Amino acid sequence: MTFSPTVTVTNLNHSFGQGTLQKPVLTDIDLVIYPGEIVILTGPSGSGKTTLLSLIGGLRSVQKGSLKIFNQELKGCTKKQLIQIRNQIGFIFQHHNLLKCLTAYGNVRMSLKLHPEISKYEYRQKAVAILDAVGLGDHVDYYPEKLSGGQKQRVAIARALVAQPKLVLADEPTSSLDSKTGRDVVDIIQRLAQEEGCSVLLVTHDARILDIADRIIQMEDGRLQDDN
Ligand SMILES: Nc1ncnc2c1ncn2[C@@H]1O[C@H](COP(=O)(O)OP(=O)(O)OP(=O)(O)O)[C@@H](O)[C@H]1O
Repeated sequence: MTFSPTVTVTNLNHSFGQGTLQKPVLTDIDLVIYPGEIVILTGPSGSGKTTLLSLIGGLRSVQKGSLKIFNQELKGCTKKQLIQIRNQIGFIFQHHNLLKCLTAYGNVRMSLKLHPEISKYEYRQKAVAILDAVGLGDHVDYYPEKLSGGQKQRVAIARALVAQPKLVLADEPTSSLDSKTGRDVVDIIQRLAQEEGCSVLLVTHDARILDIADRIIQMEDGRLQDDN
């Protein structure tokens, strides 16, 4: 059986700035990620990891090359198409970006509301199930100010995964956490990714979590190092 890739990047180039100030940030990137794969992207600060992640997430426009997510070409997409693609991706950032005025449940429900195919009558049951899976079953109705850093990051993971995305993009998800909490958080990402068969692309400097990867790729000066 063959699976079509979740992500196909071909000859992608990206630069910031204009004219003489133009600075290439990504050069000739080729990358394929298959369903169920956990890929860790690592490399020195400023090498272009976050830029690549944001392009794959449809958060920036593709300048040169090809980038396909779920078989859809992102280059030349309209804003509306990009939003539709973004809604199918689970994002986990270094800073959890929870809305303070909403409870853990309210934050997770925000993600479900982006999916018209999910009935509002299912919101509570789905949100509670995923909060339970990340160990927060007894904190469903807590506001973020009553949660620890690790608990907030787990709400962010629940929010990213509740709608069962086929792709999760995570940028330094453990960097603000102590090592035990960081470990718990990546274990949850790994377990849920395996259970849901989704692909994960995770940027990290954290050597302690490399073991969850099926593949580790290294970026240097805007290029992916070979043997990927
Ligand atoms: N919006 C922007 N405008 C101009 N230059 C940018 C912009 N965003 C990033 N850069 C530059 O692009 C290069 C790559 O940045 P990027 O954030 O992708 O690297 P990174 O590998 O994720 O770094 P870190 O590990 O520190 O997060 C850096 O030189 C950065 O200064």
